[in-house]
Amino acid sequence: MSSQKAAADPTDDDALWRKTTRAALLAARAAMPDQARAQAEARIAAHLDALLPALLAGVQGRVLAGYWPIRAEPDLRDWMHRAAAAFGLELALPVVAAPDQPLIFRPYRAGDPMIAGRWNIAEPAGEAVVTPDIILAPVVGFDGHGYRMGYGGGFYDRTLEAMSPPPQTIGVGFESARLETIHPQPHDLRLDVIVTERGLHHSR
Ligand SMILES: Nc1nc2c(c(=O)[nH]1)N(C=O)[C@@H](CNc1ccc(C(=O)N[C@@H](CCC(=O)O)C(=O)O)cc1)CN2
Ligand SMILES: Nc1ncnc2c1ncn2[C@@H]1O[C@H](COP(=O)(O)OP(=O)(O)OP(=O)(O)O)[C@@H](O)[C@H]1O
Repeated sequence: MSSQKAAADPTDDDALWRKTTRAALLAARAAMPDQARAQAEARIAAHLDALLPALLAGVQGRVLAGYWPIRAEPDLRDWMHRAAAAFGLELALPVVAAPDQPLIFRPYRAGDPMIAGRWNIAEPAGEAVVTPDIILAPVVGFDGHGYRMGYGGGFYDRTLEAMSPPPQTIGVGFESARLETIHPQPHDLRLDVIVTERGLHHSR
């Protein structure tokens, strides 16, 4: 039977586990009540404010890549603009240039004209490209070792692998995204720190 064969193959097992786990995490996140969400977002923003000064001391430039939230990701857009003003940062947003390729990042300021990109994610309409010094990566799932699970496109892994010097990486998510392990694959990279409403989780 093909189902027995699949169960005996650890690669298929892992892929199935990722698929079902991802779906469960996304459903839990979408079901989060508005008030709990708003409170958690405010806490995440406060933790990021506390984290940024130390991070900025360790990077050359001042470009922070955020993200335009989709599928009930924490909405940190207001925080991004406040942080840009407070810390003198340039903002950027990720853009899927092509499938199976690294993300590119476009400069972004409040009020910039946006267009709908791949998967209908809003992205800056301009053509300019920047290299971020710090990248906020939204997580679908994460574990205590700093591994991130995303939507399954492998975009952030591919992007980080291609960047030299490596940027500082901050995973962002709700505590409900925490897993014992994401069962990392060989290409999975660890983020420097993951921030949830409960605080900072440094990779170890
Ligand atoms: N807010 C936000 N923006 C982001 C990301 C992100 O995680 N969050 N990305 C981080 O990478 C990139 C977009 N990555 C994405 C990757 C897959 C899907 C997606 O919907 N995939 C389909 C399956 C597609 C397939 O298998 O070919 C799906 O899940 O139904 C969406 C976004 C760039 N922008
Ligand atoms: N650095 C890489 N080089 C080549 N392929 C990669 C790389 N990183 C990931 N991939 C491929 O991308 C696919 C999805 O990877 P994975 O499930 O880890 O995505 P993800 O981190 O959840 O997604 P995303 O970062 O887009 O949110 C895998 O099939 C993997 O082989």
